[in-house]
Amino acid sequence: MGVITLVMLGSLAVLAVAGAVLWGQQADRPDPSAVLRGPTTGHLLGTDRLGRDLLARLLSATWPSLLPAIAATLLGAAAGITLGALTAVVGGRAARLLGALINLLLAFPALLVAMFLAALFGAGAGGAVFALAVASAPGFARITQTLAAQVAGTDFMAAARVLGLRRHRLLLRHVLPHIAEPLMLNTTVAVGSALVALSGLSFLGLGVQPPSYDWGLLLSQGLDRIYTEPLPAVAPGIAIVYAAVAFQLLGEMLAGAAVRQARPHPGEEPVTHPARADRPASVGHVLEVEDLRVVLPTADGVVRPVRGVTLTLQRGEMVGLVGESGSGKSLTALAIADLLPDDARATWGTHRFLGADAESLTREERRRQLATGMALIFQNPASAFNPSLRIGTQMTEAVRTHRGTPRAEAVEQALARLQMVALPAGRRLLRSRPFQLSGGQRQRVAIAAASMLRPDLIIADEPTTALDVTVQRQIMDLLRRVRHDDATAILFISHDIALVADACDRVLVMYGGTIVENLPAHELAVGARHPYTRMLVASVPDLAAERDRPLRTIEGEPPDPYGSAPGCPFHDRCPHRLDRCAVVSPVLSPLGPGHEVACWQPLPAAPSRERRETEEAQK
Ligand SMILES: Nc1ncnc2c1ncn2[C@@H]1O[C@H](COP(=O)(O)OP(=O)(O)OP(=O)(O)O)[C@@H](O)[C@H]1O
Repeated sequence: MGVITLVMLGSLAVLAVAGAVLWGQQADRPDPSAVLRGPTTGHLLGTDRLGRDLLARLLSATWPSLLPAIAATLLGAAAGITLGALTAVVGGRAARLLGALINLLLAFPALLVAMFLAALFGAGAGGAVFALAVASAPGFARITQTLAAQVAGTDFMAAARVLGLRRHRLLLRHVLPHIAEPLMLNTTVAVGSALVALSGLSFLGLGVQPPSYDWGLLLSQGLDRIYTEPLPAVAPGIAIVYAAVAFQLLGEMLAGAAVRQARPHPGEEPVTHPARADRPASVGHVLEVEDLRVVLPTADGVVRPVRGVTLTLQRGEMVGLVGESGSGKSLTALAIADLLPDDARATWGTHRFLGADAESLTREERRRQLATGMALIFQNPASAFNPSLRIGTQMTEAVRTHRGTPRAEAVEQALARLQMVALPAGRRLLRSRPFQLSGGQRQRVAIAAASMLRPDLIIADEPTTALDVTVQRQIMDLLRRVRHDDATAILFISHDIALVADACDRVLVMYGGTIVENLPAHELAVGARHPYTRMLVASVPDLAAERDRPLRTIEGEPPDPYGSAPGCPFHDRCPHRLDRCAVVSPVLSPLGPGHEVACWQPLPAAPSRERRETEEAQK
């Protein structure tokens, strides 16, 4: 498609530049001896009523046909985009007025408005261009308004407003760059439509006036004798369609290029796993993941944020997933829930959910399995709810869709679940919308909603991070309760090591896209054997820490997710590294009951506090 588009646009550009130079004189030369001729070898498209060669006129009319179309589109786009984008940066009442103005202008068909204005401005090329620009501006304004509305409510716009940025800076720096791509595509496609509209105006006698001419006027003149000589009318028609299609294809090509830019390069595909799917499913396991890898293409290269994660979750088990920011926790969770960004690619050695190999299921089976068997709770419950729907509708939607539960019964179930998460004023709450609740209430509703289908697995991605400690405790109690009542497995992602150690059965420690340690939660404080886990635990401050001492940190930087250095991902920060740590990556290997570590030289178990205290007392 790219080649065809470039050939079409290239031919138009050559004709636009060279057409008038090469054929202009011939096009304007009258020949009284050859008036209204049909196609002959000397005049391939025939002649007009002054004996001028129609092919020469058609070719030299390329520039006068394309230039006004491009000018009208750019003028209309500039006016419309400015009008639409302003709605995102002006105050509430002004934005409503602008919105109403756009709606009002849109109520009239663009072509009718263009005809009316062209008549008003006076027939001629200039009048037609302005008429079309004004008529097309509301369309651009509407698209821009819709796109800008998505940006207007974002946190970065709120932050920019708080910084006191002036409106034109908000518009130029924050709104327009964000929506530029779809607007550019839309403008490109609009050139084709403008060409057709301008040709229509010329055809109706409202556009270009003789002795000037464009394709629309040639079409109009050819139409007088279409029944005797079709070619003089058909040829300008074909030229108009050809140019309109070329611009349409250019728009499609740009859109395609934007999507392709985000795809991984062929040589960067993740590894395949030959031995996959042959292992039998383990009894009692809700989730089995082996060697999960995720790659994400970006403009700067391919990111490998998840590099071989292996984990299992048993029924009713609560497993914590901890690690520094950027270690790949969220992307692991999103891959498990089939929610990775479109351009991301995940490969699995084993991927079993509820005993079924994910690859063996059809898309519909997998969708159903995830919808009924898995639920997610996010850090920001505000973004997990649709702000325009009532809480009741959102809580009952899944059971009504997947279990066919009648509405009244679904409402009763929702009330019971709200009761369970300590929100007793249920009926009133079901009628409210998400923005009417506090953050803590929303998160409790999110847990109630997640547990409505009694899922087998809940993935909770930092569900307590945005909440104060009292609400945190309530949320943790609720998760424990859901897990206990419904035997739901919970993958609990958090930065709060103390909370994870307290609430979970097991902890998975993630570093540089891999699990480096898997240990019972009660061993986290003193039984961790991987140097990274040990340093992570040591960096957690507690009330007993001496306040005049600096807090412990882990020196160095996490590994570059773009890089592909061999060896253990932690080796360059590890105080206990060996030579081979920089060369060969250790795999997760059993160390004791329920304890695995990926380290060539695991640290000896640290003495427990009681033992330390006894030893110190003995000394
Ligand atoms: N859409 C994306 N495009 C490119 N890189 C991404 C994208 N999403 C995440 N990453 C990168 O992947 C890595 C892992 O991200 P992820 O969100 O999984 O980390 P995390 O451990 O959950 O961090 P945090 O604790 O801060 O939420 C990071 O280096 C991040 O920059």
